[in-house]
Amino acid sequence: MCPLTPARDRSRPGKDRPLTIPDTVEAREAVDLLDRTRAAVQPEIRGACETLPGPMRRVAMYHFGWEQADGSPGPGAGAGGKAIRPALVLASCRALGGDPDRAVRAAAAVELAHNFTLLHDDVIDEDATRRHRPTAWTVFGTADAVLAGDAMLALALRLLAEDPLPCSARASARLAECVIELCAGQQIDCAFEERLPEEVTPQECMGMATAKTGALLGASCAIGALYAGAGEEKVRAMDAFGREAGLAFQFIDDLIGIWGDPERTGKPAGADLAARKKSLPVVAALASGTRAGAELAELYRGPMGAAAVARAADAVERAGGRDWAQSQAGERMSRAVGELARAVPDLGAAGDLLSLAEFVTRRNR
Ligand SMILES: CC(C)=CCC/C(C)=C/CC/C(C)=C/COP(=O)(O)OP(=O)(O)O
Repeated sequence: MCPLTPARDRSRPGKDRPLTIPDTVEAREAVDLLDRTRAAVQPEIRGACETLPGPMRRVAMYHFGWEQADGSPGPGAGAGGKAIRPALVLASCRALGGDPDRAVRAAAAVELAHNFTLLHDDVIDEDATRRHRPTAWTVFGTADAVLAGDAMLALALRLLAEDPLPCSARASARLAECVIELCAGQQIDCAFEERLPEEVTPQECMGMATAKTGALLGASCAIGALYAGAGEEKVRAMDAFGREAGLAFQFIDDLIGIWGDPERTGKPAGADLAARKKSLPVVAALASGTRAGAELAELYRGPMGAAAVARAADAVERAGGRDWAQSQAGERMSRAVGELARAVPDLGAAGDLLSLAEFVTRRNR
């Protein structure tokens, strides 16, 4: 079945419906689309991971939720992430008149590349929890987690290299360029750590987020367009759509990093503040010139226990960081839709992409 064929029974709850369902028709449709995307790409991803030797295979199988640390069965499909990037590949392909079934391998490659970044990011940030479970590096050690991440990137490129479709070579080059850009974005993020919180400007932070997060969402859409046989102009417009949507995604991610419900996010409450992250709402609050912004700067200089985290969240809100991030997410998504209209003038053909855009701005995990 085409991975983007709508499910017949949209109301049925159950274990194959692991994402929170937001309260708009578009966002509900996106949840269905993400469920179907996971069903389509996971066999490719799992098959690729199972070819890895020894410890790298164990890390990959654990990270995607198919196994526990001891090799026994893991929590399963829903524990492997939302699958937003492969859904963008397939939906972009379809919006531009292509057959999404032919892009499943490319969609799996993009998701493998995304998970390479997550494995490494958790090591760099020393994060202990991801997707409701202990991070791979805390279970298997940093060396095995980093090496499994490296291998995942190689699996992504191998999947594309093995794809007989002529567009796969351009898709592979596009993915490789994107990985270089997101590594550069990550490097800028790491360099922010060495600076005083109030020295980082919202503009710099948005540039970093565009590279770190927007690049891969842009590449996902561009690769979907390549698999539809689109010309360069449309591929570029789809890339721009994904980048703007990616920045909106990061704004929401940063809001969730402060105010997200741990039950839904799978991470501790206020995790980003406890780690003194210079996220978008925080940087905006610090740059606000308000008294609350100054309070936040002071809090960030001291120990961040639970009470300090709660006060910091309150200070970000009073300084306007929360409202700013929320309105920027909306603004970026409007720009994204403008770019989409350049590639797909009849937006009626881009329903899945619009549903995903709606999901991204309304998600709570
Ligand atoms: C090279 C390197 C280490 C780069 C780091 C890049 C990086 C991790 C950027 C953050 C992107 C992000 C918001 C991920 C969560 O995605 P998601 O919410 O879609 O995750 P899911 O797959 O769990 O749903």
